[in-house]
Amino acid sequence: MKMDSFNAKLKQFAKDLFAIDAIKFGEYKTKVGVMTPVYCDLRVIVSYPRTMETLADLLVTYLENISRFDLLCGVPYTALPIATAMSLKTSIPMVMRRKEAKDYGTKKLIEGIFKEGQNCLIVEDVVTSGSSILETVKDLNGAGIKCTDAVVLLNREQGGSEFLKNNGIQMHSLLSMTQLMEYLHEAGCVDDAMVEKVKKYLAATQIDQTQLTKTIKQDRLSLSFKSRAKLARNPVAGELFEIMSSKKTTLCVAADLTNSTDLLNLAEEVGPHICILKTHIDILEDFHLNLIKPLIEIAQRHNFILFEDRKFADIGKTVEYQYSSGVYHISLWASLVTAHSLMGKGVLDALKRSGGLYKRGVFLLAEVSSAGNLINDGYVKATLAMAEEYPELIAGVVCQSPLFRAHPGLVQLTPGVSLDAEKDALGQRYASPRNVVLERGADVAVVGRGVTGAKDRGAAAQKYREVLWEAYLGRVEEA
Ligand SMILES: O=c1ccn([C@@H]2O[C@H](COP(=O)(O)O)[C@@H](O)[C@H]2O)c(=O)[nH]1
Repeated sequence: MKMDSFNAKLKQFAKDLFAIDAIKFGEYKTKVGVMTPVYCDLRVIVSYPRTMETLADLLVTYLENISRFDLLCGVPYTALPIATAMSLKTSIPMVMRRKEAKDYGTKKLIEGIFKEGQNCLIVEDVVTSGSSILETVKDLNGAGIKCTDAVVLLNREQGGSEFLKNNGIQMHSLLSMTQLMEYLHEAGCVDDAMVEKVKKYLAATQIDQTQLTKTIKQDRLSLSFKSRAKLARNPVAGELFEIMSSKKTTLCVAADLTNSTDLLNLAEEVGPHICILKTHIDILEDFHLNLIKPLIEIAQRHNFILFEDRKFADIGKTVEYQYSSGVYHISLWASLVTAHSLMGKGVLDALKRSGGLYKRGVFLLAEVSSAGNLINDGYVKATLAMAEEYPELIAGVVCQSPLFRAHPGLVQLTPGVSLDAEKDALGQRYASPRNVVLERGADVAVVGRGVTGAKDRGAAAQKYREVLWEAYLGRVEEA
């Protein structure tokens, strides 16, 4: 397409956007609560297939002189259909980034077929700060896909392009806000006063690059465990980060054994390679409190934390008894325990007020690894909200996807990890160590039978520790 006809098509497209109400003028509240005189809502474009087609044509033509890409990826959700339209026009395959990994069976953050090292062009509708593009880039990078460029329909000229450049992404925009205003003014859609108002607004609302960089840097997935140790509000989480960093391990072995001697032997064998030994103390057939002293001694000698996976789920008063009394006296020896959010905050209040170890923490279960579980998005959200209400008590969250990236002081613990198996006969489902760290956001990975079922349990733990640590090194900016 010649330059003149391209520009004419672009001008007509600007008018079309105005006509379909994708560009509105008035007083609108932005995502961050600031008022704006111009609002762009490209979501409506799916209802206008001709306009969508023109957009795809324009973007593809615009990109002709820019390097070739192996893949396209639209920033969810508005840019997904735009990327699809471009993919149909160019035959460049698409990948899709899930905002949250939902269905466990195919629980990936990046859907579609790709190879590590392929180069992906990011597609976005409107850019203000550029942070949504960076979130998508982060997940694509986590899956081994390279990203260097992003194409966007509209650059709002509020600093997003510079911010992306500073983070290694070259942004190509079809329209800038100034250009859009010029075209709409020329077409009689807006008057001089509005052009002036938008100009002033843009000048006054440039994003704070330092602040934004700080926010992005708070993403726990790119921070080292060493630096996160200082951000933990729960003391056991802080200690855990220190252990992970100094021992170079993110492995938690699930010691699901039924015999006390076997449990102590396992602790000794895997001790040098783990940060946590997780127990289900009630499955021991020969439990006696005498077991606890040697167990604590091994934990101290090898520098790992004892974690009883009790999954408390009762009224507060009963939980209080279950935690501190009974046969097991969990609160006296387990620095960490798990709890369900199902029964409400009473469980956490009980764990908080019960006597026991001075330093202790709780992991709330937000998602689980088993097939057919009944947890839904609302439950997950409410669980995270509950975790936020108890910052000193909550050490982390048990989940299967990176639910809380903006809370670097919390630990994500992810069970269902195996180098070999995909599932067991009773509904357990597994993902690889690399996948749980790079795609699902695990800080600590729980491995049970992958270690306990091995002939040489120490060697198996060492193997898991190494692959997990290598994956962690691939995701942090400074280890
Ligand atoms: O969602 C969850 C929560 C906890 N677990 C526990 O982790 C281990 C997994 O053992 P494997 O032998 O590796 O399957 C086990 O103790 C579970 O109670 C989980 O699997 N899923």
